[in-house]
Amino acid sequence: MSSISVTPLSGIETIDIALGERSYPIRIGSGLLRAPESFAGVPRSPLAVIVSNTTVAPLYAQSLRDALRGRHAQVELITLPDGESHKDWAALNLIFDALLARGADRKTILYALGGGVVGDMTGFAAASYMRGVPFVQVPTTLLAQVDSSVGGKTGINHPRGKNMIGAFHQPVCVVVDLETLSTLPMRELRAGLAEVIKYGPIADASFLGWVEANLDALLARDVATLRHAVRRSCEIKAAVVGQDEREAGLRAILNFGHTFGHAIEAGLGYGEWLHGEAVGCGMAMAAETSARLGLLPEGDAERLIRLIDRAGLPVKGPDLGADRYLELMRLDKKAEAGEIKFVLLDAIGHAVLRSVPDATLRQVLASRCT
Ligand SMILES: NC(=O)c1ccc[n+]([C@@H]2O[C@H](COP(=O)([O-])OP(=O)(O)OC[C@H]3O[C@@H](n4cnc5c(N)ncnc54)[C@H](O)[C@@H]3O)[C@@H](O)[C@H]2O)c1
Ligand SMILES: O=C(O)C(=O)C[C@@H](O)[C@H](O)[C@H](O)COP(=O)(O)O
Ligand SMILES: [Zn+2]
Repeated sequence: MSSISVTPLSGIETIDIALGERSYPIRIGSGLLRAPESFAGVPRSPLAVIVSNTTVAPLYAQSLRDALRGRHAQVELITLPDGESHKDWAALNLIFDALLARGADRKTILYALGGGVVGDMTGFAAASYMRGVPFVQVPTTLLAQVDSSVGGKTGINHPRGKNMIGAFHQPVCVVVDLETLSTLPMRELRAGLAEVIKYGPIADASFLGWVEANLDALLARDVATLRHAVRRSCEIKAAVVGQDEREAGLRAILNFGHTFGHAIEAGLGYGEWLHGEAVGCGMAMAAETSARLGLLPEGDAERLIRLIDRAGLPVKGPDLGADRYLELMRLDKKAEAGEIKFVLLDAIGHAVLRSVPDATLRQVLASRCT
């Protein structure tokens, strides 16, 4: 069971994710990337390697490097190609090649500087390089700050399915610098809001109300409002992961909207729709499924779909054809013996895992695909 403490510490708020010997702090604040004290407790290995990409490295790698100088004698940088289409073996191999070329050993610490793609790939590289080295998450997108940097799911995509190859590997620390959100493109900010919206319907009805009331401030990047969204999202995710680190049961609720969403991402070829866009649409599909099965009042499904739409996220999916959707969804990691399990809602604030008749899925896809 996870215990969460939120400790204001000279402008830094800390959420502790309780996982026994794998416990770690999530530090949230402005300017943290430039502040050496943000990384307190991270082992002082001689070599540290920052893994970033061609977009984020020019913006933030030098500041992070400067902050880390007193902690590590040598700080190297690996710059990956940018984009979901590069969350693959080829880019992962670039990390391994660079680590070997720079003499990285078992004590070397990796720092993932970027969005969820860099975070998932760096985490997977850390899980597997020399059978495991420590890593730190320094998320720079809203999506990564509220979701992907926390919880230790790491991996890469396969052309047939999303995140199909990976490992659970927890970071030693997560450092969220809210200032990085000032350079994030608007489309990416909206994509991040999809995962923020997700937490209300699955776990906290009052947070859904808060997001509805504060959506305009979030879209306007009001820092205090973003800070609350990040903090509450991380609290909810930390509590869930603290109870079920490896998704034996409860953790699956974090997958709300993802069975449909991952099918959209894989079906279109990674990158055409952003992960957050696909999840937004997937949540609309899951909400409609919940209503069609009589689990959720129609008005509640409509309420959620309205919010997703207001956030500028798609609520209608691409027309891949129902057969293709079903084929892609059967590869979902929650499926058992080919039977797909969906995260649905039986109330706003409460999620359940259910199989759904194909006929209902076909109705939902017919109604929600353009
Ligand atoms: N491990 C998990 O628990 C988990 C959870 C959610 C999502 N994910 C994964 O995360 C990925 C999506 O992450 P994402 O939405 O962060 O996408 P992303 O990593 O592709 O980043 C989005 C874009 O923003 C750019 N960028 C990042 N930070 C920036 C900044 N501060 N200023 C300007 N540009 C910046 C990136 O270079 C990229 O072009 C998907 O692969 C998804 O599967 C994983
Ligand atoms: O942390 C989790 O657990 C999640 O499901 C969070 C999701 O937002 C995230 O997209 C995750 O990577 C999906 O996991 P997967 O196991 O379905 O690939
Ligand atoms: Zn997600």
